[in-house]
Parts: sequence; C-alpha cells; structure tokens
Amino acid sequence: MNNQDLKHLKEIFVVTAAQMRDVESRVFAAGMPIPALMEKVGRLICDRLLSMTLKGSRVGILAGPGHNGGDALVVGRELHFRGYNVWIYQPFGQLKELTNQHFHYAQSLGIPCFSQLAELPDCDFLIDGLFGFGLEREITGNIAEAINHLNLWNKPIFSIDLPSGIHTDTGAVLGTAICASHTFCLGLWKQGLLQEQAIKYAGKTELVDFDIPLADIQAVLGEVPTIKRITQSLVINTLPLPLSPILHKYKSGHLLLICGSKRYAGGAILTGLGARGSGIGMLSIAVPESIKPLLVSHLPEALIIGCPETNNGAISHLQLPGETTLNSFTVIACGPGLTTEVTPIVEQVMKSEVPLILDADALNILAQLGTITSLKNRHQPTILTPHGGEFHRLFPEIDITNRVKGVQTAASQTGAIVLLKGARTAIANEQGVTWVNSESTPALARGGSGDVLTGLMGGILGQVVNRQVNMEDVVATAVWWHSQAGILAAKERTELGVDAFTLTQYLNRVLAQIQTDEISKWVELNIR
Ligand SMILES: NC(=O)C1=CN([C@@H]2O[C@H](COP(=O)(O)OP(=O)(O)OC[C@H]3O[C@@H](n4cnc5c(N)ncnc54)[C@H](O)[C@@H]3O)[C@@H](O)[C@H]2O)[C@H](O)CC1
Ligand SMILES: [K+]
Repeated sequence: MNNQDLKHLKEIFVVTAAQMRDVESRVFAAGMPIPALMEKVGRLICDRLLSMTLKGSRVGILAGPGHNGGDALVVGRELHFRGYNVWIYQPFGQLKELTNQHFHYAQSLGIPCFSQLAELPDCDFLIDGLFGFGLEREITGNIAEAINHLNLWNKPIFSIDLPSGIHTDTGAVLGTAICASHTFCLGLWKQGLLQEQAIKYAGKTELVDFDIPLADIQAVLGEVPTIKRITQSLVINTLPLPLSPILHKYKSGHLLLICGSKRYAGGAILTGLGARGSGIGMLSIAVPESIKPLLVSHLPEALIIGCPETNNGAISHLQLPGETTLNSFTVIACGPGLTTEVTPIVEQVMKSEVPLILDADALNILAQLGTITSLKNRHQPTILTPHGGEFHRLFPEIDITNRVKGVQTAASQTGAIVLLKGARTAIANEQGVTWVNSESTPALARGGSGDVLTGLMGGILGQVVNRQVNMEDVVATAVWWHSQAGILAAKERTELGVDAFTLTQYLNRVLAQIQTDEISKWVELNIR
C-alpha cells in the first residue's frame, strides 16, 4: 500500500481512549521512545500551524499536567524559535516527568510562564494542551474558571488532540470545555470528536497523522474496524460508477418509491429527484392519483403509478400495473410525504422480498404498529432512516446521548440497518458495525433534505444491489454523497441557499468533482 492510500485508510479508523492507549503502548513497546514521539507530534502541529495564515505573532500556550501539555510545550518552544512571542499558562502544581522537562526547558529559554490566567498577556491565538485523552474526571475549580474565561476572549484556539474538557469517547463536556476554533486530532480519530455534542467545541477538525504502523492499529481495532468514519475512499467503490459499456436500462436497477399525498406532494417530488440524481436506470413512483400529473411534469423519465386515494388524498392502496408485484422491483423506498393514514401499505411492503428503505411517515406508522422487532423476519435487508424524533418514537427506551451506542442497540434489536440522521449521521448494522459521517453542513438541516437522501439511497441501492457490496456500505455512500452535495452547494450559495430542490442539482456535481485519478481507480476496481 502506498503512503497516500495508508493516509486515507487511517482517516477511517475511530478509537476510544482505551484503544488509543493500547495502540500507543504497542508503538512504545516496539522501541519508539516516548520523548521522540512527543517531539515528532509537536513539530507536526507546529508545521501545520505555520502553513496556515495565522493573524498575529503573540501566542498563548495552555499547558496541562500530562502529555497533552507536553505536546503544547513543544509547539510553544518551536514557535518561539520561529520568532513568535510565546507565553505559557501552566497552572498545575505537579506535571508528568516529560512534560515537566519541557516546561523547565521553556523557562530556561526565557519564555515567560504564568500560573495565574490574569497574568497571561493578551494573545493573538492560543494553543490548548490542557487535557487530551487522559482527562478522566470533571474539570473544576480554578482550571474550570480559566477555561470559561479563555472562551470569552474570542481568540482563535487550536486544541491539541481534543478540546480540553471533552470526553474522548462520548464527546460529553466534563464540567466545562475549551471552545476551539480548530482541533488537531492526533494519530487516529477519537470517537468523542464524532459525537454531536462535541461539534460546537471542536471547531474545524483535522487528523494529524504521525505514522502509527497499520499493524499496530489493526492489532487493536481488528482488520476491519467496528466503527468507521465515512470518507471518500471508503465509499468510492460503492458508487454506481463506472457504468458497464454494455449496460441495459433494466440491468441498472428498478427502484420503486412509495411516497407523497395531496398534502405533501413536494416530498414525493424531492424523493424522485434524489433518485434521479443517483443515475438509477428505471424509476417507478407510486403516488395518489390526484398528484400524478404533478409528478409527471417534474420527473418525465419516471413511471408514475397513480393509486386510489383516501378522502384526505393519501394512497389508500397500491395499484401496480399489469403483472407487476412488489417483488418485481430491485429496491423499494417508502415513506416521504405519505401521511400516517397508510398503515396497510407499510404492512404490505414489509412483507415484500426485496431490500426496503423505510423513512419518515413509514417510520411513524411502524412506531404506531409496535411491530418493529418483526423486521427480523424479513428475508431481505431493511434500512430505517429516522431523525432524532422518529428514532425516539421507534425506540423510546434507547438513549441517544451516545448516538453511536444508540444506533448499535437499535440495529441489534431489529436486525435492520439503522441510520440516525443528524449533524453526525450514524449508521449501524445488526452485528454492531458502525459508520459515522463527520463531514456535513447545517445547510442540510432543512425540510425536504431527508426526502432527497431516501431517493438517492434507493437509487444507489438499486444499481449496486447485484454487486458484491455490503448494504451498509451503500447506506454510508448515500449519506456521504448527500452531505458532500450539501457542502458543495453551501460553498457556492451560502448555507442559506441550499433548499432541498437545489440540493438535488448538486448531486451529480459531487461525482464530477472527484479527481480523475480516483475515477481511474474505480475503473481498475470495477471492471467486471
Ligand atoms: N496517543 C499517542 O500516541 C500520543 C499522545 N500524546 C499526547 O498525550 C495525550 C495523552 O496524555 P496523558 O498524559 O495520558 O493525558 P493528558 O495529557 O490528557 O492529561 C492527563 C493528566 O491530567 C490529569 N487529569 C485528568 N483529568 C483531570 C481533571 N479533570 N482535572 C485535573 N487534572 C486531571 C491526570 O491525572 C493526568 O495527570 C494525548 O491526548 C496527546 O496529546 C503524545 O504526546 C504523542 C503520542
Ligand atoms: K487539548
């Protein structure tokens, strides 16, 4: 594996504090000296800082008692040698030995050190090395006060490894926490940084790779890690590209969407447009008869199936054309805009023998039915895509403070692939294998964006279902594609310019943006 591939692979792994300690112990046991590693990490951070356009030359180093503090002191020393005005705030009576050595050396160089925050001069930016993955209890007393005070300074704060105060595994705030503008996560992604509660503290996050051997990572996390961060390199082989040169439209999947009502016609259009963005070969959309003309005008390429409707304009029962049955389709996605009147339809699709995505109202109906564990009886995969509220209705007893644990529990109870939508969408399968999406945008927190995801996911699934792919990888691919479209649209149009319809127009642009070398890699891997 070349260096670039190894770097990409490392972006996928996610660790807890205990796992990071195990990985680190292996590296040290193999002979890497601890001081050498600290020096290396400190210099990598320093180089990264120097590569950024930093405003001002007055730097405050916040040094804690452990090795996170040691890292910060190395960064401070290096910035001092590069002409920055460095000041150190170090309020602890006792330091770990190595950290203590760096502290004394910094003092010997004439770098001013202060134990009281009030003495620390005004700085242009701060380096936070108070606590890393060794934080084990709530921060209290003068340290908590100092953190609260520093947060009010409104200066850029660069946190080393984690924002001090954030729990490495759960992302919870232990007492109080630094509000970083940027976090340099060291070596491997810490689970806490991928939890929603940490987002507003971590700022922009990036991984600083310090060359941990892959064998040590895999010895602790396994060859295929249980928790994976969704990255482009993880999903690239699941995208429906390249198309086979001898493709026939019926070989490219036939997706059935069951969605919409007179009241929520827009949901059906957006789901259809999401599916269109996936490039699916054949698309059928079952809607109430009265909104069929509307759907035809938006999606002329789709086969719109007008169904008998209730007095309120919801589908009363499915009326598929000719000999067609639910099992004639490659995939079914059911839910957006249906209303909660369509209980028999949800019961019917659950009995189908094809992969099934249940979203929105289909989830609410499932919650009302109280038969969620019956999903285990399905012979084909089921994917549930709730947001927080729908998740709570489906699984009232599962706590999602730790969202990773929450989806894992839900998936193991139902046998379904559960996708919990949010700023850090988490996906788990029955075996507990979990994906977290860490690149997203608040621009997607907008009505209709979920409908687009459902259509897109159905469309991808329809095309790749016959390939040797894991269903869960397909779900992760849809989430990645959807959020990348949101990011791209927000970049060009601001976060306010990403309505759900606009989002559908950016789906294809995400693919077009992927580097040419990646495309040639697909070709290599996908010629079949
Ligand atoms: N992972 C690696 O390979 C590398 C890690 N480095 C850095 O080291 C830290 C982890 O260092 P460690 O010394 O284990 O922990 P911390 O620096 O986070 O601090 C532990 C220190 O703090 C005390 N403590 C814990 N909680 C509290 C509290 N609430 N209040 C006061 N004091 C507290 C605890 O007793 C310890 O003394 C990692 O994050 C990296 O930044 C490397 O340098 C490079 C390799
Ligand atoms: K820190």
